Amino acid sequence: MLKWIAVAAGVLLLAAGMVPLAIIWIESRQARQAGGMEPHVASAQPARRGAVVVYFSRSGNTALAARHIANRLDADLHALEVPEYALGLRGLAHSALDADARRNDPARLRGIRPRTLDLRPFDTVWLGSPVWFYSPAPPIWAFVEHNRFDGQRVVLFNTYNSNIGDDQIAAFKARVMARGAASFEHRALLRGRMTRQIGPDEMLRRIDADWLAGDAVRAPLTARTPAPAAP
Ligand SMILES: Cc1cc2nc3c(=O)[nH]c(=O)nc-3n(C[C@H](O)[C@H](O)[C@H](O)COP(=O)(O)O)c2cc1C
Repeated sequence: MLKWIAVAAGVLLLAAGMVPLAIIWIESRQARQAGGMEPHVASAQPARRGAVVVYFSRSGNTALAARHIANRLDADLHALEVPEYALGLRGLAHSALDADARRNDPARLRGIRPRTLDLRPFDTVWLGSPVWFYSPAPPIWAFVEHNRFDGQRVVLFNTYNSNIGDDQIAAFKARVMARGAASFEHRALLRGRMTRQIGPDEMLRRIDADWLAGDAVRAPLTARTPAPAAP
């Protein structure tokens, strides 16, 4: 009997150990797939600076959404980098440990790069992030703490698998408004649980239909110069 309990415990432990490995494998595959799609194309008219898109993304899905929005709105685009949250087991552990602890304590948010941006030329600031433990991920909270949005329209956009906390979005809105914003909107893209998620093409179709319907969307990306590769 003891032998079978030990075998069952061993099987359970093995299965538990496989979960993070499976997540890493899926995340890496998604990052490769989304990363190869739709590069950001810089505006041919730099004077037209109505919108800027600032985002954090770990496994590439929010990044793809951000590039698509920037291309459709002819907007500037900035990625927030946080090396501690890079793809892989260590980054996944940091993400999971930080997700809950840090958002309520700005002093404990990890460093983001860039920390500040000159957002003054823009009417609208789009802020993108995955959802971690029901809340926008810590880097986008950190960006709000270090920047101001005086008189601007701020649009938070999230990609997520299954659940977002309304209380977290309300708290995020309160921080954005406290940093000077004139208005706040929220867009969210439900991708579905890990084993049956929508693909990138469907993501982009839904963004066009559901997120950008009220904005002045630019024509398809022709005759524009590719942005220089990030350093
Ligand atoms: C640490 C961690 C926590 C997560 N928590 C949630 C969650 O609470 N609700 C949810 O729907 N998705 C959750 N997700 C899934 C991500 O929000 C989703 O896969 C997102 O689209 C990833 O965006 P990215 O590829 O831009 O990083 C979590 C992912 C990670 C890594």
